Amino acid sequence: MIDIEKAQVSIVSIPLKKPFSTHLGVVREREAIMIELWDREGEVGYGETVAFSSPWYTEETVKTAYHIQKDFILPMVLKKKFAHPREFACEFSSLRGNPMAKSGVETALWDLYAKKQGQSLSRILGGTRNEVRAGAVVATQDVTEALKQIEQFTEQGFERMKLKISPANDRQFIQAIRKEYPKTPLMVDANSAYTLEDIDQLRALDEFELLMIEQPLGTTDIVEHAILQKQINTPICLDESITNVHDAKSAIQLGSCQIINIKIGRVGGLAIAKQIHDLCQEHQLQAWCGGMIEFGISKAYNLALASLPGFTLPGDLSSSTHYWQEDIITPAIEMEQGKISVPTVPGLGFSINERRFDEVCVHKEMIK
Ligand SMILES: O=C(O)CCC(=O)C1=CC=C[C@@H](O)[C@@H]1C(=O)O
Ligand SMILES: [Mg+2]
Repeated sequence: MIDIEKAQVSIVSIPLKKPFSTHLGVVREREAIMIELWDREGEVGYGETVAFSSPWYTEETVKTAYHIQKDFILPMVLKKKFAHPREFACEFSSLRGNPMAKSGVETALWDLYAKKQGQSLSRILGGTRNEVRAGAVVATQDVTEALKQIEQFTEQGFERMKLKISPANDRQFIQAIRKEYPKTPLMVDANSAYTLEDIDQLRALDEFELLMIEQPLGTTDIVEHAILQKQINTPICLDESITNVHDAKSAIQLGSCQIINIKIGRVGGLAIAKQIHDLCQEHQLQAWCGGMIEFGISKAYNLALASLPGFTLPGDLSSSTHYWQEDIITPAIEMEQGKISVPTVPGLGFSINERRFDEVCVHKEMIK
């Protein structure tokens, strides 16, 4: 039984080594909320809340998530005993939305549960891989900078490159990359930059035989993506549109996509992420684990999730130093020729590096 005695909510902030640019804006500094849950035996579970500082990706922010966690989720978690972390989702079904706020706390319960079971999180989830394949994100619209990054990522062994596109920067940009890297597996992420009026422009990208086009249309859309998928050959991958199991079922039912980018924070936690993985397997969709420009605790959950058999494509997985001079976890996550080992020790397999945490923590509060 998991019986939480106290919780700490902290905000950490670290500058990126390089700006992360999409048509939606540029991320230069990453803030995130860390969750630490202690049970009555003094065991700790770690969670990371991946909402950004402003609502550019989804409607959640660090501030909204902090409020929901402090004022609603954690007071309830401190009162309830959990036989299994899977109970969290139904316990909080009446708390509408706020998937990232929920996920930051729910994942910490999974770490705690796995530690108490003496099993790795990957094993508890049913993981079958002891290493996962990493894909890099080329987060710039500048061709020269993009080619520089792809050269570096290729040397590091990343298995696929994800380009950020928009109607103002797509065909010529991809052509320039394809010219220098004719064989490298490429995918593109549009972050909802297009509309159905752009069908011809999107169909023109079929020539590049991309692995997929991620989220070309509206952030909440399922129906128009189904219309688009019937008119282009490039497989559509949904990201922002899939915020829960119902969205995934609707997208599968309508044929809105062939691939789903599963992000634990975006869908409301590890239990729901696993359910969406199972749905993809059942209906022969491909799945991969998306990233959130996150710190090591969230990256560690991505490793456990990506070890499941239905994750058939390289995820936005990378080492601890991919975005940061120094991460906040120990040990650091390392990548070897595009592969990352999945921890086999009990729990998440990583802890907070207290020295580094104190350097980058801008606010913390104990909740009892
Ligand atoms: O974490 C990574 O390595 C990549 C993250 C990434 O590509 C994204 C994170 C958040 C919003 C977007 O810009 C983009 C995505 O849509 O997948
Ligand atoms: Mg995306």
